[in-house]
Amino acid sequence: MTDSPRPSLTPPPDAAQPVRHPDAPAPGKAIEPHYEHCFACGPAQPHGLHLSSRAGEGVEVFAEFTVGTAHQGAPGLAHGGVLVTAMDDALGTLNWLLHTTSVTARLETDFRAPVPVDSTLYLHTWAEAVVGRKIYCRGEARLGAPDGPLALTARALFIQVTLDHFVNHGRPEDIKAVIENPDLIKRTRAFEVNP
Ligand SMILES: CCCCC/C=C\C/C=C\C/C=C\C/C=C\CCCC(=O)SCCNC(=O)CCNC(=O)[C@H](O)C(C)(C)COP(=O)(O)OP(=O)(O)OC[C@H]1O[C@@H](n2cnc3c(N)ncnc32)[C@H](O)[C@@H]1OP(=O)(O)O
Repeated sequence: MTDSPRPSLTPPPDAAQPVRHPDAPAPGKAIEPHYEHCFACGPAQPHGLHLSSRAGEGVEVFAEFTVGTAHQGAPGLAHGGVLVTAMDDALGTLNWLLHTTSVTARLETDFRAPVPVDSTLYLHTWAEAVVGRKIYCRGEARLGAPDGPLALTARALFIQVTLDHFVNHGRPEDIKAVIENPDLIKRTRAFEVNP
């Protein structure tokens, strides 16, 4: 199978600055999980990360989670994929600052230090530029404190989609359960855009 080369994760020089939506959560305010069964932020996942997030002052999110025994790869250390999951979700939560719905198209992560079980990872993500449906964003994660040693850095490209993306591709029974939950559908519809 062949694959075409992917465009760069660096925004073009004439890219627009991301704009904090007027109805974005106030700086410091907690951002609710986007879906109760989300492996990263959902409260209904017993072995999930239970990532908690809050809005920053810019188009940025601060998030944290504590590495549990269910999150190991090597003995006593977090699995790299689990760390990427946390980063992916903290980047996805930027949707709440931009008031849009986008999905990860590409995510590049550098692992800079091992992350032990029981340690808390502090993530910071921010949008760097927006070009049409493309949202260029970045993130970093630090160990033990918001200014602790750097554990991860990431660059990502998210692409705006409509809610049809989820309706058309998600498992029907899960979509039905969301549609029948008035709170969740109200929250989700607030972000509907027409890219
Ligand atoms: C009513 C019920 C609703 C229920 C919903 C319930 C809850 C939902 C609520 C909120 C959810 C929101 C966010 C979730 C938050 C956190 C979760 C973390 C985020 C994730 O975990 S999310 C899962 C992983 N994610 C995917 O599952 C995506 C799979 N994928 C696709 O679905 C398509 O691939 C898509 C849509 C990405 C693009 O497809 P497409 O057909 O729309 O667009 P196209 O391919 O034309 O690309 C347009 C331009 O982007 C460039 N481009 C594309 N891909 C690129 C790449 N990889 N690298 C560099 N550039 C790329 C092209 O080069 C072109 O660029 P140009 O315009 O310049 O030519």
